[in-house]
Amino acid sequence: MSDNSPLRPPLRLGIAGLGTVGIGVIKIIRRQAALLEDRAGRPIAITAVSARSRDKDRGVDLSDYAWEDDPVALAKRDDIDVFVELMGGHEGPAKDACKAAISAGKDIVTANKALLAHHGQELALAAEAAGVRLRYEASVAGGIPIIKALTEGLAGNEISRVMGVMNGTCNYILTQMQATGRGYNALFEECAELGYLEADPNLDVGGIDAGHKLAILSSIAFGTQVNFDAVELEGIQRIQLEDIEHAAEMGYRIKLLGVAQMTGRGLEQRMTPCLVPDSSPLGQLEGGTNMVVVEGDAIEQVVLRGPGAGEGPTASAVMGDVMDIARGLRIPTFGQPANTLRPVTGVKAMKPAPFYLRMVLLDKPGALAKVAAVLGDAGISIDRMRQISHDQKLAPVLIVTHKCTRDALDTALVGLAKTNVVEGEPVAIRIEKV
Ligand SMILES: NC(=O)C1=CN([C@@H]2O[C@H](COP(=O)(O)OP(=O)(O)OC[C@H]3O[C@@H](n4cnc5c(N)ncnc54)[C@H](OP(=O)(O)O)[C@@H]3O)[C@@H](O)[C@H]2O)C=CC1
Ligand SMILES: N[C@@H](CCO)C(=O)O
Repeated sequence: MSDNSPLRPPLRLGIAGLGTVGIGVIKIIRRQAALLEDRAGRPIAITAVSARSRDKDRGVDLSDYAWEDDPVALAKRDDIDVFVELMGGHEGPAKDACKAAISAGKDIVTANKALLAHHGQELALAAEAAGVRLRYEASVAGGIPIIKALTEGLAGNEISRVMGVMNGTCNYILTQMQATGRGYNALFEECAELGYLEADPNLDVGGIDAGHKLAILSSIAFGTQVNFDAVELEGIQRIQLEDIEHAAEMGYRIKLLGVAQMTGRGLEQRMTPCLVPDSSPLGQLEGGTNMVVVEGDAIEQVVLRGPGAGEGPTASAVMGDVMDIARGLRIPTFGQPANTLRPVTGVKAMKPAPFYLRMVLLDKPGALAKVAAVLGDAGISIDRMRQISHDQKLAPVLIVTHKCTRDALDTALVGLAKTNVVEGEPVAIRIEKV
């Protein structure tokens, strides 16, 4: 026990959600009790916990903590100071319990990016009006302290761009497909074992989880209200091993890449698969690792890299917030008072880029010419084109375009669908200069 423990009362936590992250937090608080107390100047204590099933064996002894079946009741308990929300979901218990915690004057720590992306503005306004803190470091990029970096260390910068790889599941699947040649389903199972997956894994592979994270970062970076609906989203479900191999042959890796930047037209936010040079720092990211790049007028560029998901890294981020509250740190939820955040219009990315296209053509005279004509009509010039050798009546074709806008590409894709020579929907991936 540290010398200064009698000086300040313990910070008492109520933890709702005893899954991957919740149990990770409990393990840190137990394993590092003395260190946490020394650093915070007061003990960190768990008073009560909640989950759906009281009987589940969670591998840790919970008998010292009071149990609540209802997370809302937990949030309102007189014997907690901080409500730690680790259940997930943007409606229902997570939202109800956070609102109850705010009404009861409790600070909140959450890892719930879906909640923040959908209700961040409403919750921040309510928390700030009630004088309580709403902290969410673990919600973006797992163990990387990106919220702290943006709200504190980089607070003196006008931010021009935030970009990065922010979903461990997608990066794990994409890099392991390339490294091992294994299929999507087996890798998906591994992500579950590693504790990376959301309760609804479509949020991961559909790009939605990473889109939530990008929307949160945009709010802090640009002083705007979280606008998740304006994020241009595309998941990794249509990417095949052959795309990864073709990209590698051309010197690229495929990443689910997020980019947010303020333009004269409004806020551009996109979370889509992109080809990035394999030698670039983003191209080199392996497994569940995340990377966030922030560009500002004074700092120029900062790159943060680290584990983006899983028990230890996520619990580490939750504890960072708990420690700040224990020390008395008070910062507006999104880095400036919520009532000063501007509503923002979302705009589509207009900056031209080259695109990788893979499509399957009916192998008949004139098929390639029709494709070239459709692209030409949309104002798209072809940089490279290759037909893969094939046995049957279908010919896989790869095209790399010169720079064009996404709008022009979308026009071309509509045109290709009408040619009667393209089988199925082409895969189109932006080639990003990073
Ligand atoms: N796993 C990760 O790597 C990361 C997760 N996050 C976020 O952290 C949060 C938790 O994720 P994770 O730990 O992986 O999720 P899990 O699915 O592992 O755990 C969720 C926990 O919440 C409990 N729970 C769910 N619904 C209710 C309810 N209605 N009432 C009471 N308890 C409930 C579950 O209870 P029971 O066990 O009884 O079913 C379980 O203990 C999510 O918001 C997620 O997005 C953020 C960053 C990384
Ligand atoms: N499901 C998320 C967890 C971390 O937010 C991921 O794979 O990145």
